[in-house]
Amino acid sequence: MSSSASASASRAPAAPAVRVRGLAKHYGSREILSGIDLDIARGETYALLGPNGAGKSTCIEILEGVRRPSGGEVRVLGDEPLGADRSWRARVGIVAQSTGDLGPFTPRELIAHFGALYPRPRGVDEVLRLVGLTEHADRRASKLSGGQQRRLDVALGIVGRPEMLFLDEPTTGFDPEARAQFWAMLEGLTGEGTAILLTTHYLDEAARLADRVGVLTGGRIVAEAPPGALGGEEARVPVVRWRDGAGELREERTREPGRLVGQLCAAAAAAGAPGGEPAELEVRRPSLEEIYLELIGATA
Ligand SMILES: Nc1ncnc2c1ncn2[C@@H]1O[C@H](COP(=O)(O)OP(=O)(O)OP(=O)(O)O)[C@@H](O)[C@H]1O
Repeated sequence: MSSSASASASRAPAAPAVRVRGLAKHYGSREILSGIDLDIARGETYALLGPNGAGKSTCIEILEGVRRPSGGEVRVLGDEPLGADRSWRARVGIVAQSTGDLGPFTPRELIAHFGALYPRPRGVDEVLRLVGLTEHADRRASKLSGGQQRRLDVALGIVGRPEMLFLDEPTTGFDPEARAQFWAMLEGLTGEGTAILLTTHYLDEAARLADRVGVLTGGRIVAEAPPGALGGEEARVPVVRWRDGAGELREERTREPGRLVGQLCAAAAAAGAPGGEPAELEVRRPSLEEIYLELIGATA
């Protein structure tokens, strides 16, 4: 066995999809990424969240090998992306934030053309079906709606059966039905072992798709956890809200909302409140969006 063959054989089973240590990036004197660590396992879906301009696309582009880091160590599928060879590129799928003009070609032609660049492409009809473009397969790409063009971008990202798929704001412009179809399609891909790194501003999308989410702000990943655990236990303490007898809106965070509601109802009943409960009574757990906004706000 040649030394390079033995290196790739020893690397193949063990290499995680992504391993990043101390990733830094500055544009001129502006530091965008200040030393990021990131691990994504095979078959895992990781959603990178963060406000506009936080550096999510910069980070993804470095992992795709199309942008040079200023410092740190980056490995994707065991290799350094910058300058990686063709065989590495064939294992990676990219759906960038914006795609150029796809010219006068149809989705069917484009999927067939791009598929031919890969050793094990999916069938054209399968890809059209997966992204919901079967009905529009033979229309010029330039005549498709914005959401349909985005589906075509996704089609070109998955046609090569990537082991690692990068999706930069993939569902921008999708209608709700298309988003639901897209989510189901991605769940199918992860079932096949594809690792996915996705950026999104839709918190419901992150909650639905991601095994873990990371919040990038101020050049760092300030929180990282499964969507249901982001921000830690403290962030999920329920809030009880009600209007008191004097008409004032009150709220209290408590780990025992049932007990507080019981006390409030007993007091309201004793005071003769209609229905025996305080007006506008509600118990809520903070949503992922609220927790995210709190994390962003705290960092800012
Ligand atoms: N080629 C470049 N040269 C200089 N500055 C850049 C370049 N590309 C991006 N930036 C700046 O780096 C910062 C991070 O940009 P980036 O696109 O990575 O953010 P983002 O988190 O993906 O934002 P969004 O959510 O708006 O897509 C921004 O302030 C942006 O203006």
